[in-house]
Amino acid sequence: MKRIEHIGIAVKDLEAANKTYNAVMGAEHYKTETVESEGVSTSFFKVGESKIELLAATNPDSPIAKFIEKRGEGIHHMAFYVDDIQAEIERLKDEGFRLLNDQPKTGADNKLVAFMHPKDANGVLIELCQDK
Ligand SMILES: CC[C@H](C(=O)O)C(=O)SCCNC(=O)CCNC(=O)[C@H](O)C(C)(C)COP(=O)(O)OP(=O)(O)OC[C@H]1O[C@@H](n2cnc3c(N)ncnc32)[C@H](O)[C@@H]1OP(=O)(O)O
Ligand SMILES: [Co+2]
Repeated sequence: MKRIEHIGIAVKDLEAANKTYNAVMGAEHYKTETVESEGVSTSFFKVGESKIELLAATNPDSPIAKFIEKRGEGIHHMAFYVDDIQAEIERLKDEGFRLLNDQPKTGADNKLVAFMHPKDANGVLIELCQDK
């Protein structure tokens, strides 16, 4: 794991949360992007070499909708930048962790992503990210 790529925050209303985080960060988000395959609309704020990723559900079956229904708004995942996502997937599987996808899939912000089950990491959903 090279660095924290982003912290994902689940929100009910992306526009309202953008206003909140514009004020919190003292800077505007630099992009919004919908990733329909993940059922999310996202917006990104730069903070040093990392980012804040706000995520809202685009449909009731979205993982974000389920998360908010069960746990309310809040920190949803920690994303780490890796140089070789496939090698990291294999390394983590060899360590006995459950990967939620065996191959990288398309993420936001021009990334390939993969996720590890939160129950295997003390209740934290871990995301791996690599530039496309
Ligand atoms: C566009 C990509 C973007 C990017 O950065 O590029 C993203 O970050 S997309 C983010 C949204 N996509 C995902 O989260 C994909 C991976 N997530 C999943 O596959 C599911 O959400 C999963 C498996 C984590 C949970 O799904 P499940 O259907 O099992 O839901 P449950 O509510 O039954 O959860 C089981 C168990 O896990 C706890 N849980 C669920 N989500 C989280 C979480 N984010 N952090 C910590 N814990 C989580 C949930 O509370 C249940 O535990 P329990 O003790 O039974 O309550
Ligand atoms: Co993410």
